[in-house]
Amino acid sequence: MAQRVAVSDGGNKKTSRVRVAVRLRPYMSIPDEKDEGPCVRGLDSQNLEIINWRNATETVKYHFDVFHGEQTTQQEVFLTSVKPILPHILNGQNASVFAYGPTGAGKTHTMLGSAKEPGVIPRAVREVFNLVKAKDEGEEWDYKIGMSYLEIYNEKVLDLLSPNSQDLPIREDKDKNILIPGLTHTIITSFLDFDKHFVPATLNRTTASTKLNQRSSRSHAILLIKVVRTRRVPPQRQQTGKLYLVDLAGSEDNRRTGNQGIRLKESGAINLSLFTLSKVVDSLNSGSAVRVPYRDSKLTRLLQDSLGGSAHSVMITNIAPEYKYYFDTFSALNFAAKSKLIVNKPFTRETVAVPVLPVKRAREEHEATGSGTEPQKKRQKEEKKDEQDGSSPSAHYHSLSEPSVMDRLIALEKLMMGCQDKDRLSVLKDVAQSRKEIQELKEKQREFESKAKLFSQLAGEKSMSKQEPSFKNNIAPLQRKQTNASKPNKQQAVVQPLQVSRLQPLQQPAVVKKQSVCVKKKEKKLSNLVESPEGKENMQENAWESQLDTSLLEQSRQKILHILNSGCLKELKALQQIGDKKAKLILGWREIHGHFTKLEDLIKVEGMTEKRFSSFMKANIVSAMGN
Ligand SMILES: Nc1ncnc2c1ncn2[C@@H]1O[C@H](COP(=O)(O)OP(=O)(O)OP(=O)(O)O)[C@@H](O)[C@H]1O
Repeated sequence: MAQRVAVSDGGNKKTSRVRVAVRLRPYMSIPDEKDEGPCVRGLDSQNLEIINWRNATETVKYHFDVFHGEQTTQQEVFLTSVKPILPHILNGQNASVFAYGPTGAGKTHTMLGSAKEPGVIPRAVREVFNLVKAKDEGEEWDYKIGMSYLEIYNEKVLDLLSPNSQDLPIREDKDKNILIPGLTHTIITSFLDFDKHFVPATLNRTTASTKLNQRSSRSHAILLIKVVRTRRVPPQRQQTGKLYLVDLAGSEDNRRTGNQGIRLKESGAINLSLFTLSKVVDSLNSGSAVRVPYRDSKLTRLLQDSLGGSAHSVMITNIAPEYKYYFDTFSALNFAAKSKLIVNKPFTRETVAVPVLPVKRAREEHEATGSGTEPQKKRQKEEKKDEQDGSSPSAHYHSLSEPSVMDRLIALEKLMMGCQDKDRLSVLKDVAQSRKEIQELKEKQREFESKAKLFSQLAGEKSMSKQEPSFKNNIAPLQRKQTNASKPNKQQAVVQPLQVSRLQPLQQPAVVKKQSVCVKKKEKKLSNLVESPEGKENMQENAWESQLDTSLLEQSRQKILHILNSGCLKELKALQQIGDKKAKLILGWREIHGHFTKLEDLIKVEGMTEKRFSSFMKANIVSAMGN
């Protein structure tokens, strides 16, 4: 029904870039925490700098469309970053404002604000009413304003205007308009009318306390304001403009939030959708030939019109100045810097004469009651229950020099190398290269050391009883053997790596050959069993693995784990059954969650089912043993 018309913007086919603003919230010192001062500060209305994690005497500088410093008022944010795009929605175009950033950095403050300091949402809605009012009567258009309000919680689309709603589907019509059948759409006639619906609906939003924010938004909230204008005289042309106001859930590092139980699950969903958002940004930046993965998360599917689509978009990246947010701030700034490159192509949506706009749409068809439905009350109940086994109260603090943080920064830096910002690229290239080399040397050293351990374990085992039971998990044999080889004198520790590196090529092929036969013999049985229910599958996997030499198996597992944790894209792709896409997903997972602590963590990577994991393990263990 709706058609794109290229002419209704006065023939203006100009593209519109996503404007990126960064807002720094005021420093908040917490009584029991070390007060180290800010790690980031503004330079002027467009530039800011953050301490360089590689060298604390240096800073890294960023340039954005707008920088809002700590003293910036809610009104200034609105006037500079939001107000200019609002007139477009009266002309049948889309506009969107979304707040992005780490948890606790001020997204909700920016979007919602408080009664004393109202944020973008109340100000924008008021302005839309003002704009409609100010329109010339003689213009012969009638305007109607409507609202919908939803949240994406754990990848479910829930109607905040109808709190008992269930997961709603997202559809796209033939003209690529995103639709949510069943979502409440309410006509509003004034700002007061809006407030009447909006305030109670906001209380339906899922929030909870985390270590970083007393009242943390656990969902992405999207307010849609729709302006439909209809020509009074026939033919009754109708144009629809949509304004999306989005308060994203915070990007989180669970090592700092202390999330567990349901908080951790929520966090997984939040990080997944934000990760997809960053993939969408990457794809848009890399050119039109690439498939933009909008469909990989509900958030990006809904924001399809707002990013690289037809909207005038503003992204307000909220950041916090405290040191404990350093990694999140650094990530958020890099994400924002990438988003700056996106170019939207605004167009007007126009339909032919639909005289009556329904006040409230019909609820979703009955068949949509399928999997994953979850009414609000049940959700809250579930939350309460899980919160009981939730987070410990102690505050986590990670210094910048801590290895895990360093590893993640290095990983992030590597990812940044893939983005198209040439300035950053050239600055980082040399540093990244030398860091990579050092890292590789360290890894090699670690590899030698673990080989040495294994060798001494092997030697120790020969003298042990053959009655030793086969191991039950990948940690057990090492622990067991560690006690055996736990008191080598220092001389041995130095000599062993050399011995292992010489002896292995001679020993391994013979053992591997024997084991390949074992694997082959078992293969048919195994492939049947991979299909079997979970428990059985695990049992059978152990059965398969227990046919192999435990130390060699462990060695192979460590090798694979090592590649998963420190392999570059090429090295990951060299693994069996890992293609380009999966390798990138693994890199992405590492960037968000840090290291894989065990191989089984691989199942948490998008698209890696237990079955795939099992077959991945078989292929790679056999391959690693053959090397
Ligand atoms: N510009 C600001 N001025 C004053 N206080 C602020 C500002 N920005 C944020 N705050 C305060 O900081 C705290 C955290 O902010 P807020 O809840 O908006 O963070 P958030 O990014 O939405 O977090 P989450 O993702 O966890 O929901 C709140 O108490 C808020 O009032």
